[in-house]
Amino acid sequence: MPDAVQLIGEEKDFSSNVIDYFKDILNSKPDRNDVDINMNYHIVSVFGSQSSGKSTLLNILFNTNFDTMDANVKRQQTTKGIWLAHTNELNTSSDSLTKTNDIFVLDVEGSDGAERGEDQDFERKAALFALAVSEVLIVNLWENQIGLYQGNNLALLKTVFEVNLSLFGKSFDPLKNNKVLLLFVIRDHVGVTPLSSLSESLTTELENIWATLNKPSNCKDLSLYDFFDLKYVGLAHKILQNEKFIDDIKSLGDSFAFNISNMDPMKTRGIDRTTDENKIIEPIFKSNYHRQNLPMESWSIYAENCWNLIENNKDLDLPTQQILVAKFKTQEFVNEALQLLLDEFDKVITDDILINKSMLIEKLLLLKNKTLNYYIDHASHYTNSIFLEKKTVLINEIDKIFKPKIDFYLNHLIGILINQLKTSMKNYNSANNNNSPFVEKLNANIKDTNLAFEKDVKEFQKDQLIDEKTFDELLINFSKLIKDNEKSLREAHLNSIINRINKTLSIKFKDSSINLLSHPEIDVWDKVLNMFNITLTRILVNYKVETTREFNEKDGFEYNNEKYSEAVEDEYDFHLGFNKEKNSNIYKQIRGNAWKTLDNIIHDYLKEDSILSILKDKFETKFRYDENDTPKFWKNEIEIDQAYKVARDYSIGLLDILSIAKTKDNVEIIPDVQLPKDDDEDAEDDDIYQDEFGIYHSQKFSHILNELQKENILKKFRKQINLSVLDCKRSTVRSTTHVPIWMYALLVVLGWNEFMMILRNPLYVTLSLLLLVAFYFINKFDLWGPVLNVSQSIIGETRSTIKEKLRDFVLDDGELSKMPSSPEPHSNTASFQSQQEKQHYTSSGTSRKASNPVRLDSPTLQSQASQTLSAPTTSFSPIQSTAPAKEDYINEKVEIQHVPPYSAITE
Ligand SMILES: Nc1nc2c(ncn2[C@@H]2O[C@H](COP(=O)(O)OP(=O)(O)OP(=O)(O)O)[C@@H](O)[C@H]2O)c(=O)[nH]1
Repeated sequence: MPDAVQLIGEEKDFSSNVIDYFKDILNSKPDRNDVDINMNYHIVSVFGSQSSGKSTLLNILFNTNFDTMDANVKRQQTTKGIWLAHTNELNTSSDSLTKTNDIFVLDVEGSDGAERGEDQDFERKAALFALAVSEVLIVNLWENQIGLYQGNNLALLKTVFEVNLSLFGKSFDPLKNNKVLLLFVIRDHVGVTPLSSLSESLTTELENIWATLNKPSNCKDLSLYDFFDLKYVGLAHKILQNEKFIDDIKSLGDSFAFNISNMDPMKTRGIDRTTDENKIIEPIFKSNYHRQNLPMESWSIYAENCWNLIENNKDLDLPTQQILVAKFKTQEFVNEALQLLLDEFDKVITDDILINKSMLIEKLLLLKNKTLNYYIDHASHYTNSIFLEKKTVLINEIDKIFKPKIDFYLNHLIGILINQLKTSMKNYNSANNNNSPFVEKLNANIKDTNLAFEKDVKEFQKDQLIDEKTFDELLINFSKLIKDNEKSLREAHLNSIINRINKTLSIKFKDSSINLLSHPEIDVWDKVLNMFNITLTRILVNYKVETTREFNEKDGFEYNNEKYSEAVEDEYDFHLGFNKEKNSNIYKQIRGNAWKTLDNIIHDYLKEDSILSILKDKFETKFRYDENDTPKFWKNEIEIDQAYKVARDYSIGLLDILSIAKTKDNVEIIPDVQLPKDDDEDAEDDDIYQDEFGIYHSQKFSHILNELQKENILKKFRKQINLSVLDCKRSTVRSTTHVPIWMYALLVVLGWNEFMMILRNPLYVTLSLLLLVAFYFINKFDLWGPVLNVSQSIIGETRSTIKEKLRDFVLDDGELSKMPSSPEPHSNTASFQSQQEKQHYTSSGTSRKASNPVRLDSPTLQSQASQTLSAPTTSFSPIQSTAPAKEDYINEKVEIQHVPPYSAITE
């Protein structure tokens, strides 16, 4: 039997213990979340005079544990404020306590307690509170008070009626028909006056009271029975008829238990209540008494809110209060459900499933359903609109938690799809697939990409992991992203087209224009211009739009005095899905690039040096060759001078042609589109600029050379052609200078004997013939080079061998001279000869005779020899040519060939 708890304290404060009291009750139930248990509870309040046996009745009837007064000790008030006790056992006619749904009983402080005196405030507030929360109001009366119109009974009932009207009168809805049962329990009913008589008296009293009430206008015509059901029960005297007293309470218990207990108490006792006339049981609890649609767990919050409003004399609007409680509790369940989700989320949604769509959807769905189910289980008992409202809040919160993970997957998917799109279009570029235009291929790929994305996102949306709005937003954003990529893919393809065209143009322009400019003629620039237009047209032929335009006088244009129906500017389509204007701009860009390329090629090629070399080349050709490209043969200097003048004037004329690009009609060539600026060029740059040599140039296309440059070239050119002419004249002089004939005659006369001697000697003849034949073949096959090489290497080899031998000899001999004197006779001889040599060298100086044999072991000679050896090979030395071998010196048989000095030879 649980103890009662004070709900409203003596000081009219709501007790904080109530929440815990309810928690304990709920926790004691294993199936606390069961809807039947949580919602099917009843509230019963009891009113009556002080010490009228209220607590005694409640304790017996509901098996509760309210404090009761011990009359043997002192007659005083025991219940102060409002107490609450819970029960799910009733004392019925059954042999044992009958289990019922949960019943909460409110024992209200006695209405006429001496302690509060004339203070009616609490009584009124307590009545208001009891009406706000209870289904049944037990009014405890002594039998002897009925019909006496005394005590606080009438006042109490009047108060009850008044507060009832203030609570439910304004918003009375007959369809809802919510009522309160006023259960009058007549105590100490000894039976002298029958209960029916007492009931009538009381009913009359109540109706009279109702009639005297000040009712709101909308309740004027309403009767007491629109708000209340009345029931009267008599209980025997507790002291005098205790057994009957208990039986009467048990009978009352039957009424309470009926309809709400699991068993029909009548049947339990084997009594068929329909056949037992004396025991017709009227059920106490009816569905239309149930006022609040709140689960048991939130009743304490509701009761507290109501009491606070009552206590502060504020309007008590019960539906609003119930909605407030519903809002509070449902939010609490939303939070609990979300916490439950967060606790599991990271464990279930692991990184490895983030890129696995089906797994991700499955796990997210699992978590979502679990979270929602938790909420539904707990919050569905509250006001439906609030329940649904908070359910939406919960779903939004779940979506927020899921969003980063879904976004991760979708970003991953977007990355893959964009890459696929790019790769596919890259392959188009590399495959150079001209069968379907780029734009068609791009559009088809974009359509596929959009569909693939939509398909995946739809799977999330289908399972309500993404709402409709997000679904639409995702598709719109993806479409924007694709548009950006489409733009960049088009730009990239356009750039590749432009680059390809530029490259081709550059190669073709380079070959053609250098070829033309290196052989300049009077119409060279017309040819360059023509080459430019033809090359560009050919390269762009695939992009040209075939258009037939009607000729009219206005649009037609004239060329070579003929009218053409074609428009001046061709129309191009670069197959990128661009409009006419954009295509035209691209064409202009390409044309500008082409002009720029041509401009660069021309200006790079036509530098001072290259122009000088062109002029020189042209001069040489004109000067040295005739019209048939045959070399000219000069007879005299006058011819040379004439040819020189012609060639020079011709070449100088070419300089004028090359220095400015203009047609033969003397019209300067100006690009028909704006030339793109180089990166390092300032957009504001003037056309005139100064180079590192301080020379001013014009950036205009046609301006190749300025006057200063031309002057420089001319100066150098003249210098070079003068040299060329001088060479020519010299060669003429050489070819004309020949040996006089008399010299040949003299040669025959003087050399007659020698010729004869050779002719007469067969050896000389054979030798001469051999030499002649050798000379013939060497000359015929031009073998002078190899012959010269062979001769040189032979001489070189011989020379180095001799040098080496001589060095070895000198060194060995030097060492010998350091040795002590030998007793052998030739050493004395050597010493003597050395002396002689010395004298001889000293006396003879440079005019030595070859007949005097000498040794080279003297220090002087050695030093001379070594000096000679170390001297450069080109220097003249008497020893060098006749250097004897080492052995010859040792055997003293070597003779030095004394060569006379150079002066002597020349003499
Ligand atoms: N004569 C008579 N006495 C009763 C009856 N019921 C209870 N009593 C006695 O009346 C006295 C007061 O009983 P309580 O149950 O404490 O009365 P109460 O109305 O709860 O008192 P308060 O809570 O102080 O207002 C006790 O001594 C009871 O034994 C009854 O039916 N008849």
